[in-house]
Formats: sequence, structure tokens, C-alpha cells
Amino acid sequence: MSEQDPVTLDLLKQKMSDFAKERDWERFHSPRNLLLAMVGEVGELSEIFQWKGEVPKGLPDWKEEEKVHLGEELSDVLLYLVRLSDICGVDLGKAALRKVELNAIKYPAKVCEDPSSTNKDQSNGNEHA
Ligand SMILES: Nc1ccn([C@H]2C[C@H](O)[C@@H](COP(=O)(O)OP(=O)(O)OP(=O)(O)O)O2)c(=O)n1
Repeated sequence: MSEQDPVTLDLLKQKMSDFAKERDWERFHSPRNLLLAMVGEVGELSEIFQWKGEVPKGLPDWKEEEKVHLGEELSDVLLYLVRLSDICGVDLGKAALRKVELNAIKYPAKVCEDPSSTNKDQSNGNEHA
């Protein structure tokens, strides 16, 4: 794989599968364990922003090493999510695309100007699509 090749969910899925196989860690990669590991990584991601207050988009004032750390924690969350989906037999790419389409139907572009009002009134009464 070269630097120019796109990084796909399938590639990440394969890498995580190889990683677990090579270490004989498949027995640890159960749905529940992976979910808990992912939530732990969401916690580590949250710590990066904790107590900072709101930060401007693009993080212009952050040091390079802080951005590298952020990339690592974002990646841990993504990798566990990809692995969890795989282990559960869910095609994450397809499921996410379908969800994007459902979101567009639930929140028509011309109607929804204020995202803070994305609750019952604009979702046909269904809060859990
Ligand atoms: N049983 C495991 C353990 C780790 N990993 C992979 C997925 C994550 O990308 C990363 C998580 O590793 P750590 O648990 O060491 O977490 P961190 O990298 O965040 O290190 P730390 O918690 O020390 O900051 O390694 C995995 O697939 N399965």
C-alpha cells in the first residue's frame, strides 16, 4: 500500500483483524470488550478537550504534539468502532451511508435551520431513528 492509496474502512477492518490474529487476541475482541475499550478511548479523547472551554475550529492555537495526540485518540475510537462493527457482522460503511440518507429525510434541508431544535417536532415524533 502506498501513501496515495485511499484509507478505506475495509482496509482498517483488515488491519485490525490481522493485528488481533497475529497476537492471538481474537478471544479478547468480543463485542462487549470492544465496546468498553471504545468507550474508554472516548474518555481519553474527551480528556484532551476537558477544561479548555470552547476551542476554535482548526485548533489554530494548539501545539503540533497536541494535534498528533488528538489524532491518536480519534484513531483509537475509530479503530475499535470498525473492529466492533466487524465482529458484530455489521457493514459499517453501508450502515453509515444508509444513516446519512435517513438523516436527510428526517431533517429536510430547507426546514432545519437550527440544529439545536432537532428533536421531536422535526422528526415525525420519532426520537430514535
Ligand atoms: N486488546 C487490544 C489492545 C489494544 N488494541 C489496539 C486498538 C487501539 O488502537 C489501541 C489501544 O491501545 P492501548 O490500550 O494501549 O491504548 P492507548 O494507545 O490509548 O494507550 P494509553 O491508554 O496508554 O494512552 O491498540 C487492540 O486492538 N486490542
